[in-house]
Amino acid sequence: MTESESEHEHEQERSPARDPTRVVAQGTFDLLHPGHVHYLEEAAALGEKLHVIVARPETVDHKPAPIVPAPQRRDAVAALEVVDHARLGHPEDFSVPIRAIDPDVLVLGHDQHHDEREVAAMLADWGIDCRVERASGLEADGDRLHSSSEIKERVRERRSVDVPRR
Ligand SMILES: Cc1cc2nc3c(=O)[nH]c(=O)nc-3n(C[C@H](O)[C@H](O)[C@H](O)COP(=O)(O)O)c2cc1C
Ligand SMILES: Nc1ncnc2c1ncn2[C@@H]1O[C@H](COP(=O)(O)OP(=O)(O)OP(=O)(O)O)[C@@H](O)[C@H]1O
Repeated sequence: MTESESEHEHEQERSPARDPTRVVAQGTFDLLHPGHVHYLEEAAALGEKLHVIVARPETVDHKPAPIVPAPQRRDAVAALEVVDHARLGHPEDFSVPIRAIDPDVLVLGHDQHHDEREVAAMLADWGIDCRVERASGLEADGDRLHSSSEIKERVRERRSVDVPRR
């Protein structure tokens, strides 16, 4: 590469017209909590635009179905300052939203059951040039929670204690 070509490439890298680095995060987000915010902030720090895929109930088969309807979960995620764009996932074909976003980085949550290598291979099969990262977890301290399932469980416990008092 000549010196002038290299200078030109440098100019292109800094040009505001170039594509911003796109990061994609995903999850169910049924009852938002600080663990979700931590995950999304970590994901956002890995690029310039954060896109979030919010799971459809049809694809949530590893735990009880979400309580909150999918469009409401999407709208709550979209309202977070750190999120540039939130969309509902596809009910069957995970490649559809990923192709629409064409991410540079995909960030898996600390406890997501997806395997990094399998996801990387799937993205490569779809022709998406994207690296896969794993986020850290945020531990809750006093009166622990930071988990949608645990919030729901605590509500159930409180109700089962409260009902006989009525
Ligand atoms: C690469 C990738 C693409 C995904 N695309 C979709 C999708 O299109 N539709 C969907 O409902 N879920 C999609 N998901 C899955 C969910 O967003 C979520 O990861 C999964 O249901 C696990 O939920 P949880 O992390 O909230 O437990 C995708 C996950 C990955 C890793
Ligand atoms: N405490 C936490 N710290 C960091 N990331 C979290 C935390 N809780 C959830 N996340 C991440 O947020 C994304 C969406 O998570 P999800 O909707 O499954 O919430 P959850 O609270 O883990 O739900 P559940 O308790 O039902 O498993 C996932 O990538 C998940 O890893």
